[in-house]
Amino acid sequence: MNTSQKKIMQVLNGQPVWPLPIWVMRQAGRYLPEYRQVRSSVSGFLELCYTPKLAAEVTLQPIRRFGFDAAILFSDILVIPDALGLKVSFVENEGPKLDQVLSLKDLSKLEDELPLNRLDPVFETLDILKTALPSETTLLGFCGAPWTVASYMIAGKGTPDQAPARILAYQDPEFMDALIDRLVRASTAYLIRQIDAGAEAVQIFESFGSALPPALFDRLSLKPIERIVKKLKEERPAAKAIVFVRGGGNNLEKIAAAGFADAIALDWGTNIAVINQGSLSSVPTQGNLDPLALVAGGSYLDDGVDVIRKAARQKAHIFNLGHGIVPQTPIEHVEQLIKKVREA
Ligand SMILES: Cc1c2[nH]c(c1CCC(=O)O)Cc1[nH]c(c(CCC(=O)O)c1C)Cc1[nH]c(c(CCC(=O)O)c1C)Cc1[nH]c(c(C)c1CCC(=O)O)C2
Repeated sequence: MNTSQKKIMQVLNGQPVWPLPIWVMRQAGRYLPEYRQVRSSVSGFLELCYTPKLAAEVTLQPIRRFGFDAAILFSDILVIPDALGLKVSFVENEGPKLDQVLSLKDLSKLEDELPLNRLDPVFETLDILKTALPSETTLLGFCGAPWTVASYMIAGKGTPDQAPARILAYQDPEFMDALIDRLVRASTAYLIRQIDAGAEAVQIFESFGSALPPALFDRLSLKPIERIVKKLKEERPAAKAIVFVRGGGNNLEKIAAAGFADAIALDWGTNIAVINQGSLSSVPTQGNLDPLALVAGGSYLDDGVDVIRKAARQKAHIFNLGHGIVPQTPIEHVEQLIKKVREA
């Protein structure tokens, strides 16, 4: 497929596009009645991720309804621990629950190499999407960054400040580095396979990037993400990688300067002006409307969009939220958002 008509691929190749192309993080999900309907037809969330027909259907729902410029594979960052042999479940209204991994001994019970065939349904979903999507829509794959996934594996759930994983990073660096290394290798193999199955670009979600002091950030977040992206691009030179570090703050400049990312995604707490400063000015960017401005709607929403449009006027930039869309978001506000972003 000739990707030149795909606006998001143009931006990822460094070319400014106006009006800004748009997709939103977590665009398939509970704010959509058609998603809730499919979700209620399966018993568990992972069953939805592992049923290619249904996973492809919910990936397509926001494309049909809103015509976003990218579709993101419907899956979850926790399918990697699941495939490595860790028990993962999703408890209604509580989020993910995992068996914990707390020492090298626990690690020896998990697979060393990711058994890719356990994720065949994910690759089959991409295979369906590759032909089902409109030709102008970019197909995105994704994975969680090793530190974020490791935080879940250590705490057994999401935590506000990743204290269990941070404490272990100090107390047992050998274990922590081994866990991160295993996740780097698994994530790399997983993303390569996603590209082979039809994904054109991937996003790496470092949702817990804010909790790390600088030395730990370099060791546990930046370097591992760099290893994944470098290897991915070595193996699949056409693949593009978007790096999202929530709470990236001061570290965004460092990630941009390291030069491996094709785009850097900003959370909503980041001043959008930074996209035109320092190393960030020469790398494509993505973001960063507050997901709650989208809940509020009205002039808050329009004003928030204007600030980003103004800053990104000359820039290779993809419009997105600063984090995932939340379930209480009214559909009409998403329609208002797209209309506003796509004004001439
Ligand atoms: C941290 C994280 C997770 N999962 C993900 C992240 C990184 C992005 C972020 O920071 O938000 C990534 C993710 N999760 C999901 C997608 C699908 C694609 C998309 O539309 O973006 C993506 C890209 C579906 C999902 N993943 C989940 C749902 C909701 C579960 C349901 O429908 O029952 C969806 C649509 C479950 C999930 N999965 C996770 C949590 C914390 C939860 C529960 C909280 C919640 O419900 O939002 C872990």
